[in-house]
Amino acid sequence: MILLRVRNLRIYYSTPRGFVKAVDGVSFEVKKGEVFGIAGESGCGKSTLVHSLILRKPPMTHKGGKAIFKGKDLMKLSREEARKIQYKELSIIPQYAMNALNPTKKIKDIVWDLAREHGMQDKKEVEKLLKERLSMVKLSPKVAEMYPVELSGGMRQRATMVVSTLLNPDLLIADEVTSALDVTTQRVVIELLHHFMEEGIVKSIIFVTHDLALLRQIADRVMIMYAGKVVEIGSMEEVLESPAHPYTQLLLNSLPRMGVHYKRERLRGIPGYPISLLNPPEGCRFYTRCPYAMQVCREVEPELVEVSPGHYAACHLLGGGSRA
Ligand SMILES: Nc1ncnc2c1ncn2[C@@H]1O[C@H](COP(=O)(O)OP(=O)(O)OP(=O)(O)O)[C@@H](O)[C@H]1O
Repeated sequence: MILLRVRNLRIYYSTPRGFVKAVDGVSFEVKKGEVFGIAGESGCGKSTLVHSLILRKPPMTHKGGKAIFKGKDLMKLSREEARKIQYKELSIIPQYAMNALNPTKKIKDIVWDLAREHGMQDKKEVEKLLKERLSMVKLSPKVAEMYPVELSGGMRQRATMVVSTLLNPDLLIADEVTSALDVTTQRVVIELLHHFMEEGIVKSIIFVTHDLALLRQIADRVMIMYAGKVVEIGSMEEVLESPAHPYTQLLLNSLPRMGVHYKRERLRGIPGYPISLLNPPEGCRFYTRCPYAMQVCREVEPELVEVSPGHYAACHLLGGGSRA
């Protein structure tokens, strides 16, 4: 069953120099019960994409497309309607989660405000729920009485996860939640997210990261973005084992491998720089960095083609159609 269906979504930023085409014709689905990964280099539009689902505010502008979530188009919700479903049906753990909590309030008051805004009235019941959830993320019940600044970075991260999932949202979006953490704490966060799924607290997760190695530990399917576009989408295993798009191949080659001594062998990054999203080129957005670029890549935008069941990539090398 599909929980979220995004079709041809275009989200731009309005700037004095023109529109930054941060998300430009993106389509994908998130199924109930899955962890859907979104990966790509910094600046490819991952955060814009997920934030546009719920927290659009200027200069972010919806230029086209839809995002159907539980029968409603998220692009058409009023501010009031969006507030109602946030936390309850769709919740985001933001990129800088450690600093996302109101510093002037105790954790229990942050949680009480949120619960009350969504119609819960029994303070005792909310406090009990908070204690259960704190214990689930291995925080002491005393944390309820503390201010965010009294907690360490890792503790604050877990407290934010409690707040984001308190109302059992169907879809949880985790935006680069592990990037500021050490490897051990990253593992704890991944385990907690798994736990939230197992306990039925959340039904599906969108996990956004630039770290493919980390994504492998959690995602069922993955979507690779480049310069505001989807270049590849498929099961995590298939994309990692048989990447079809040159960008995905280079991205995987730039990951450190087990047993390789990197003082002797240089880790290969992707040569060149991403293009400007103010005036992106006509054809494939990756052609300026692609080792296989052909004339057609400059002129014609490639369409996603199915390379194996459920595995799609947008590259002229794979044949198929084109978006002229
Ligand atoms: N407020 C803004 N005004 C104009 N351009 C913006 C704004 N916010 C983001 N952008 C641009 O939109 C593009 C996509 O940014 P976004 O933050 O979504 O990428 P990302 O893949 O999430 O990267 P990161 O992981 O570094 O946040 C980038 O070119 C960025 O410079």
